[in-house]
Amino acid sequence: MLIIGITGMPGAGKSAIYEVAKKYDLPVVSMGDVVRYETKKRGLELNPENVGNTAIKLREEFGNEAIAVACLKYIEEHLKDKDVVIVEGIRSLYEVNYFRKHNPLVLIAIHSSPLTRFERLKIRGREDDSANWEVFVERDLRELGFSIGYAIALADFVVINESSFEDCVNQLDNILKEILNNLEKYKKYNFIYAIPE
Ligand SMILES: Nc1ncnc2c1ncn2[C@@H]1O[C@H](COP(=O)(O)OP(=O)(O)OP(=O)(O)O)[C@@H](O)[C@H]1O
Repeated sequence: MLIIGITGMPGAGKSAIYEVAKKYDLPVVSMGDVVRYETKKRGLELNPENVGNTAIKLREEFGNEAIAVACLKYIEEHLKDKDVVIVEGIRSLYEVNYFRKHNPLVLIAIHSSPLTRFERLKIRGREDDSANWEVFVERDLRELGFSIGYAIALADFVVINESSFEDCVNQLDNILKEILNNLEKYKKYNFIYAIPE
């Protein structure tokens, strides 16, 4: 099985992958959903602080790869027979490494500037979004603390999402076409950048 991983900072536009996945009939597993599910399971209200803290706690309890472990378990239980699975919301190089220890993974980063992301999240207004700049910066720094910057810097493909949503979907469509047309090549993507302790 090949995993296509999607990474990017909050509000970068990772959800655009759902549009393209539909077209190619590919399953998408969301890492953010895993954290939000765990936050609710712990009896906490869904807000930026609780979701962020749950992500930190999961990593403290089960290690840096905690959320990747939960995702891969889900994939093994529900999507075992699939040839290609998309994992949306990869947030650290530890997670990339964990996936690659078990499956080949090709990584796509979606990038947008901080001001663009801040404006988008204000409009999105999900329970864990905030219209407050300080809260936004805190969340960005928390993500960067998980080593998401390494994952973005080491991505195999990058989408710049500063124009329309359709443009982002089109860029992703071209990347998926390239991957699906050259599956054997991308099934060799199992190399690991081990982070020294
Ligand atoms: N190019 C775009 N033009 C306009 N709106 C966009 C564009 N890209 C994304 N959006 C909107 O911005 C918001 C944030 O995008 P999205 O939900 O995909 O972010 P994300 O990368 O999944 O963030 P998070 O990691 O916080 O879940 C959404 O409401 C989305 O519809």
